[in-house]
Amino acid sequence: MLRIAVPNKGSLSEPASAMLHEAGYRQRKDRRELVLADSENDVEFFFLRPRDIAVYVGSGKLDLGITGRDLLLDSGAGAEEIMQLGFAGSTLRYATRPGTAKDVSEFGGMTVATSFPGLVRTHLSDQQVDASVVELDGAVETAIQLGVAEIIADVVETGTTLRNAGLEIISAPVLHSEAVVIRSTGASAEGPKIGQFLRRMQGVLVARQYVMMDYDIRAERLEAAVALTPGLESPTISPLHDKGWVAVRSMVRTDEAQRIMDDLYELGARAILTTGIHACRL
Ligand SMILES: Nc1ncnc2c1ncn2[C@@H]1O[C@H](COP(=O)(O)OP(=O)(O)OP(=O)(O)O)[C@@H](O)[C@H]1O
Ligand SMILES: O=P(O)(O)OC[C@H]1O[C@H](OP(=O)(O)OP(=O)(O)O)[C@H](O)[C@@H]1O
Ligand SMILES: [Mg+2]
Repeated sequence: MLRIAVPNKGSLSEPASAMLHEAGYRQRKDRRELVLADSENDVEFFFLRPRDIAVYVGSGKLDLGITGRDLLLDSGAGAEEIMQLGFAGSTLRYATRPGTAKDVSEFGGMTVATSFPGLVRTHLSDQQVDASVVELDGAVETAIQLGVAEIIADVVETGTTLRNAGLEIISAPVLHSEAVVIRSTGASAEGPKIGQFLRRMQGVLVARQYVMMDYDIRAERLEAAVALTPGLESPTISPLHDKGWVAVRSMVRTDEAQRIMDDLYELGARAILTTGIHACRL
């Protein structure tokens, strides 16, 4: 049975479970459930603290885990990222009160508060900056107001929390993070069960990112139309009863669908339809 760690709290928890559910796996209905067996799919889910997931997977006790890239790298555990999941996108950034420092190179002798001490220590030492690091569990922004640190390194998504705390971002991001699937670096070659799990998750990503597009086009305009909708491999072309026309079916990115429909219409395509994809295997 495949053993998979899933975040039990925080920003990663709900979207991770939603994605697993979309991929056809059972998910817990009660947040107090710690372990859930999905015998039909031969998988067992362990609901764990996001920060601990890399440790469990790195130790080889669990086959796979879903966590944040930042948590994985901060842990220093022997686990590696094998798939990006496209949610919980954020950056780890330094911030401070205006006037304190303009760049990491000016942090010498200062204290940096963060929930990611591993990543921040490595980053500061890579930049050859001699600053102290104080580890906090959360609400790191307040550390400056309370005088615990001059600088913070924290997760930034929209930047609202920093703005509300009167802090400004300095320097380039320490890291770009998102939710990822991880496995132990010491694990043996990927077995068929892991392969099947990853294909299911990939199927959800594709279903979220693409729609199916159908349209009719005059045969002489087909090549120009196909250039707009090349599909993932190659579009399906079907003859219509009217010999001058063909029907085209192709996958297009959801965020480009409206622009492509406009361009196809301009080209003379008609009966242009898009339909959602619920699941797929590429
Ligand atoms: N506002 C946010 N937007 C996007 N991703 C976020 C945000 N806050 C945290 N994350 C990501 O979520 C993961 C952290 O999960 P964790 O559950 O430890 O923190 P959290 O979501 O802040 O939860 P909490 O602070 O309530 O415990 C990291 O990968 C981090 O990059
Ligand atoms: O850039 P923003 O969109 O404002 O999001 C970033 C904030 O979200 C997270 O905080 P969370 O609410 O999880 O609280 P925490 O600091 O206690 O983790 C993170 O730690 C930042 O503070
Ligand atoms: Mg948080």
